[in-house]
Amino acid sequence: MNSSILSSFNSYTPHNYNYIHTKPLLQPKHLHFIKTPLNFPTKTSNINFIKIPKCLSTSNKDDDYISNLNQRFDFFCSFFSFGSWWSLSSYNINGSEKFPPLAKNVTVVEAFWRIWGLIEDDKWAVYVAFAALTVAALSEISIPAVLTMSIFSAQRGETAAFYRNAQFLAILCVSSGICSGLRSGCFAIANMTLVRRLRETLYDALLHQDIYFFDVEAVGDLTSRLGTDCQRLSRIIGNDLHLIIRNTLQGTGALINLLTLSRPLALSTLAICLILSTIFLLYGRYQKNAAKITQEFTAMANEVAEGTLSLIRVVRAYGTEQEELERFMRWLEKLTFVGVRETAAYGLWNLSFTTLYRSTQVIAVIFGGLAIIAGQTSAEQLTKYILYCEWLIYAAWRIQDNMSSLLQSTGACEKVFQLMNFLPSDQFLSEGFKLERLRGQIEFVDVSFHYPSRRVFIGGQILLTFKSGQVPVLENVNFSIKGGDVVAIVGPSGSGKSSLVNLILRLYEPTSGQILIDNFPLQDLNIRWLRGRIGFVGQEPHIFHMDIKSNITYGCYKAVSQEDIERAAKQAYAHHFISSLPHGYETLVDDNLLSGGQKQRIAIARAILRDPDILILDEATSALDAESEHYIKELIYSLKNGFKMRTIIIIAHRLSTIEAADRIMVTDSRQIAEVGEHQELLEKGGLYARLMRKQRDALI
Ligand SMILES: Nc1ncnc2c1ncn2[C@@H]1O[C@H](COP(=O)(O)OP(=O)(O)OP(=O)(O)O)[C@@H](O)[C@H]1O
Repeated sequence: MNSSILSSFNSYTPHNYNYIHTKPLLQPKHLHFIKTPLNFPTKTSNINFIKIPKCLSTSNKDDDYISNLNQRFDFFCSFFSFGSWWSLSSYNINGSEKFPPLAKNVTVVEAFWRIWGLIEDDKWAVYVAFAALTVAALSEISIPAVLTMSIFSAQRGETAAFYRNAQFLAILCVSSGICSGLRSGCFAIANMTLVRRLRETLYDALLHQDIYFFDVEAVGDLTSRLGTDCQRLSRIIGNDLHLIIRNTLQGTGALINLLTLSRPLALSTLAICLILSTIFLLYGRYQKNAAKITQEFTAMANEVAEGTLSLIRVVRAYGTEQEELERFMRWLEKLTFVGVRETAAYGLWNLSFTTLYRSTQVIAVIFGGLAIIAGQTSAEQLTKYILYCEWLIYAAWRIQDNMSSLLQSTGACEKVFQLMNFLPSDQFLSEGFKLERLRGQIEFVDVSFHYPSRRVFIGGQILLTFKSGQVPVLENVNFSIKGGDVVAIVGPSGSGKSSLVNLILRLYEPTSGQILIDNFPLQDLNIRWLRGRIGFVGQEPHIFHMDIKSNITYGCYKAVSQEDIERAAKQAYAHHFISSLPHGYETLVDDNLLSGGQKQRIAIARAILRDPDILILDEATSALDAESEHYIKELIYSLKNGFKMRTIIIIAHRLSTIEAADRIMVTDSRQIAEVGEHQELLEKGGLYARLMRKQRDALI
């Protein structure tokens, strides 16, 4: 690009002179990507910030110098005229990185009532705290007057008045001390209760969301809401509101005292307070916005860190530490972008406060001093005036400060409330009925399905929709499984085998069609009851961070003895390795401390222990060695022939596991392509026969 073209651009960036903003003159192919200062990819409504390709940059030094000056001037104007430098709206990301929408605005009053409802039985603590607060505030605001009276009565030699004032001063000090302690204690109790209830309510709401909610919401984001956001939210009553009330009482007391001392001086101080309040109001709004964005960025940074740390082995194996650090740094840069502006705004606020506050003292000393010289007032009154002046200004500042903190806390609560407002999944809302006995008959009637994992945003609210326009996973699937059958599902990877099982477990709902269990629609059955009768071992069995025994008994609601647990472990071929661990069944384990095969065996033991009517094994033996797999296969088929009638669904690739099944269903292209027995399907010479042939060839 030559200098004449370049000069048609309006230079902008204060930090990085490689970036300029422009009306869209360049073709997209000429642009690298969109960026703002601090490496912050963005696009505003009418201005595009673009990075000029280095090869196209001018080499003319004069142009550089002029451009440099222009940039400095623009930055100066933008900063001091509250222009675009202050804009936080440029946090919107115009790139591949996902950014959640900001939640709907919640007013302080709405937040207060919501929180008030959560305090429930512990409201007494708040009432006591407010009563103590009132007494403490009134005692404290009386202290300057009594203090001055004591000193000046001593100076005048009025002994009796001095003792009286000194006693009164002591009483005020004691009462304000006791009440302050009571106030802090009671608010701390209310705070603790509130944090607990908030976390409990939010966690409850999260746990009862549909599974597709977790397909789109990041775990790091949710844990951040449960942790820091709930903590922040609890400050609304326990910190912000109580300090606002306390300072309002003290400020009002100070103002009344000032008005009785000198009306003109009191009004001048009041005017300064109003100016301060206005400045603070603007600052508070800015701060609230910044807090909300900071919250989002922190959650996203947490999400990146959590994802990376949980996959640290992959990161290490691929040597992508630097890339991961940079990915995390990008969010930190965005946090800095907001933080720098927030700090600058705080600096400006501090500057205005100190200047205006000092000016009240200067005004008081000049006019009060002149009034003393003219004999219109006394030194005692001027001293009281200056003390109350200080109280008033500080009360005004603290009210604003607490207001800003209150706004920040309300900002933090918006996403928390939004999540709390999500209704539980329909599965938990409808009771459904329980059958006397589950025979394990499963029927799919014209079932179609696609994953509803796309998000739709309306009015800042996340709405999840079934009409996601995604590629269908299953289309008009029809089949039935008799109670007590062993059915194997095979098919190419991605052909929908696990999705079939997900639908039986009702982790997702079919888009159309119906699933019947023992001839009853699945959605009419009590889902907890049904799940209590299904044993499921998933493709990648994860285990909980607890001891092996608890992992095996997890979700088993009947009483089980140590022998039962060991029997299940023996059947799952897990007893041997468990016994070799330092604390046997009491050994604390987690996902990283066991091999894939060991985790699968624990998951199989867990499924067996609950003695299910329907047993679903989704690639449950894929990580086992040949010998273990052989035993587990024996077990599966022996479970079928036991006392109890049990339907077993096995998803497996290995021929040895599936050939003995009563029926084999072959999935392909969103359909059940073939159904039959092993020999029958081989003779048919279709997809199953091809899959088996390939597997045999691979083994040779
Ligand atoms: N939670 C999900 N959200 C969106 N799409 C999904 C989800 N889970 C699976 N899919 C998609 O659904 C399709 C079917 O996946 P499914 O896991 O059912 O196949 P599969 O036959 O079990 O594969 P494999 O043998 O590899 O386990 C795939 O295209 C997959 O990408």
